[in-house]
Amino acid sequence: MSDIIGTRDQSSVRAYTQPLDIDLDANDWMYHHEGNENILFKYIGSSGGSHSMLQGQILRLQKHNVPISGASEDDGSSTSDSKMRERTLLQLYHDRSTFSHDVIGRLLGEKYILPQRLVRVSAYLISQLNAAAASQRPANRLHKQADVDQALGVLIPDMSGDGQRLSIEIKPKWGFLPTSRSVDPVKHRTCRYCMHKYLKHSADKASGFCPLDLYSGDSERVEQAVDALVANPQNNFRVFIDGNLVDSSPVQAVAHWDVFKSVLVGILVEDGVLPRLADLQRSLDRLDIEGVYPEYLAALRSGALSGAEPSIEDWVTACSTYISCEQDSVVSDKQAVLEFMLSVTLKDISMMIQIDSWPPQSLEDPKPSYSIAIVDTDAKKLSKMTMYLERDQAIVKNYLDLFPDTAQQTQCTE
Ligand SMILES: O=P(O)(O)O[C@@H]1[C@@H](OP(=O)(O)O)[C@H](OP(=O)(O)O)[C@H](O)[C@H](OP(=O)(O)O)[C@H]1OP(=O)(O)O
Ligand SMILES: Nc1ncnc2c1ncn2[C@@H]1O[C@H](COP(=O)(O)OP(=O)(O)OP(=O)(O)O)[C@@H](O)[C@H]1O
Repeated sequence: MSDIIGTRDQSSVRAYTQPLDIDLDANDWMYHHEGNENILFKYIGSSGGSHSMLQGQILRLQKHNVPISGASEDDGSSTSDSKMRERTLLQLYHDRSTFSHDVIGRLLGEKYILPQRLVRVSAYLISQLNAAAASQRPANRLHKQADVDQALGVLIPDMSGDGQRLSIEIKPKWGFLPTSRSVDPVKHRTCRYCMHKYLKHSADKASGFCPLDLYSGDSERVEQAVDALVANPQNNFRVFIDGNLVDSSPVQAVAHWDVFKSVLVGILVEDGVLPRLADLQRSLDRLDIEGVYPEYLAALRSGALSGAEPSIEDWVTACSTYISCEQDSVVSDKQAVLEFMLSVTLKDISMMIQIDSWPPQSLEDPKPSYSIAIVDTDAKKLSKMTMYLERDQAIVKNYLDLFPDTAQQTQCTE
């Protein structure tokens, strides 16, 4: 079905079985950022007893309790129980890493996936990190905090940069219009983001960003998308200078913004990751939630899906089957659902573009070297399928209520 096949790097996966066992000091970590599921701390090494291997690393901690299936409920006092808990946790993290590298990396290109390393974290460390971060966290995220019981955290390279580095984060969202004839016709005209923004925000706050401009490969449209992101970044656009999030307009904060913008547009047009992402999103989601939901129910009825979350073997098999099948070939209900779920992950990733040195030596011919990483490559929960259908219906209904006439609706173009 696709020629998008990355290479496998087993070394990063193997690293997962050997968690680092070093004394982490909360004073060495600074609150960096967070999403809905994870909170991240940046290594600053200010306690005096710094570890060189932690330089340039981010500690990613989960904000919700790690589900431990099969483990007995224990207070951690029994050695055999805590060993079992550790084994279960290691398996869970190993599966996550395998999903990032062997599924998402294989689809998108391994070079975009960051190496990950497990590290032991104590409840005391996490409670100290939670306390130190409290005053810096956004109000809308405070209902969750790092789970003190997780025992293991993940170290990933810090893509927000340091020194003269500049880093741009873009959450590009959905890069295609559905083609399936069985979906609501408005979806053929207006892209998911351009409808969803009216459900998330009032019309006056809705962003002018259309992801299809960003994915278009056309310099003018990509520049238009960057301008719209700068004007209304929401959670789709962030700039980090020297590793710190810029909270003012990048037009003022970034030296020679206009030159920088053309460099950024050049990278977005020339690097293959955006077209790859859009192709994958589209071909993994051929039926749309409207078409795949009945297949989900059929797979549950037939027992092909049990109602439990897919195993890592299910994901790896679904990915291999997708890669080996011809475009438009008929697949099983289970395969269709798993492909859809892979597209959900790919519709929610962020790209971090790190520019090695800015401003450049020559503004006339700026060609800074850069690297791109794709972050937030976790599997999404199959248990959210019904929510996805309901959200889709809510998005379309709200949009059609606001813009009932075709002439009023945004015409998005791929
Ligand atoms: O459905 P969407 O498009 O709103 O995506 C959700 C994101 O919303 P946004 O990008 O603001 O629209 C949402 O982002 P925010 O929390 O709003 O920053 C999450 O990324 C969510 O994923 P998860 O539940 O944390 O695994 C995302 O949910 P999934 O659809 O990826 O499960
Ligand atoms: N390797 C990295 N280097 C620097 N910053 C990062 C890195 N990975 C993530 N971040 C920052 O942390 C934020 C949250 O990270 P992440 O996307 O992993 O959280 P999440 O809770 O899984 O997100 P979501 O809400 O999409 O589920 C990102 O949007 C980005 O700003």
